[in-house]
Amino acid sequence: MTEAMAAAPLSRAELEVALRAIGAERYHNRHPFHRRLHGGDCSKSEVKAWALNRYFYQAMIPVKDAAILGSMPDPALRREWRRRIADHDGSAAGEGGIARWLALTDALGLDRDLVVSTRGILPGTRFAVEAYVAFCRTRPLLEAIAASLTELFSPALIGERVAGMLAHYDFVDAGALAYFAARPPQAAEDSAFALAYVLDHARTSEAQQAALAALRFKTDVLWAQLDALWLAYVDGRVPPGAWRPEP
Ligand SMILES: O=C(O)c1cc(C(=O)O)c2c(n1)C(=O)C(=O)c1cc(C(=O)O)[nH]c1-2
Repeated sequence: MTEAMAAAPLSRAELEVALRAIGAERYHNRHPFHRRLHGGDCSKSEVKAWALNRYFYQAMIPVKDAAILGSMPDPALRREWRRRIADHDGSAAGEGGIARWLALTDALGLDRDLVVSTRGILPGTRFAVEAYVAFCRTRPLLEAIAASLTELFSPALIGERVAGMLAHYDFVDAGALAYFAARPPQAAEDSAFALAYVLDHARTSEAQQAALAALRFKTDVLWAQLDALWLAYVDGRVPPGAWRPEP
């Protein structure tokens, strides 16, 4: 293959196939912690650790979306993107995705002040989530939007999670998992918009490679959080300062 051929941009359809292939290969539905969580093999403490740590991801998503909003010069684009912030923050206290996540941590018996303070989260969670926010704050808009495309793959995973958790754990019910009932239609809408944006704007080979790399980076952000959970709470290597289950 000549240099010129190697640098030829992918067609729209080829780029979409390449993006979806990253999900098939690297999305966190394949992580052993998720297999354990959904298969009913987690202890209650492991489920609590997962919910406590993931609160930080949930809480920082609107922060990263606000950073992305700040780099959008087009009002139509901002109108679309600001809905993401409203989905998580709600329009009043007690509403929105973050409040629904806290309903889950409440149901699991975690202290709300501890959860919201994020004092007990793992260093691996903090570093991964902060890396995602920093990426979206500093990289070009196309890459920040491409990084959100893991949401193409989340509705299927969430469906599997809700069914698995309701079947296997007597300490969660549909009310505790309300976050996940609301999320799939939002994710489908968000990711359809983001996918169209990336396919429309990644026209050169360089831009396409950057978009693909952004999505790979994001799968690493998700994977690293579950690796940290596994090491701490399945293998028992809880780092100093992190939340510890009662003996
Ligand atoms: O339950 C999941 O596995 C899962 C995955 C992802 C994802 O793929 O990044 C998100 C969410 N949930 C989620 O609830 C959410 O609000 C969200 C926002 C984003 C993003 O990158 O903007 N991803 C995700």
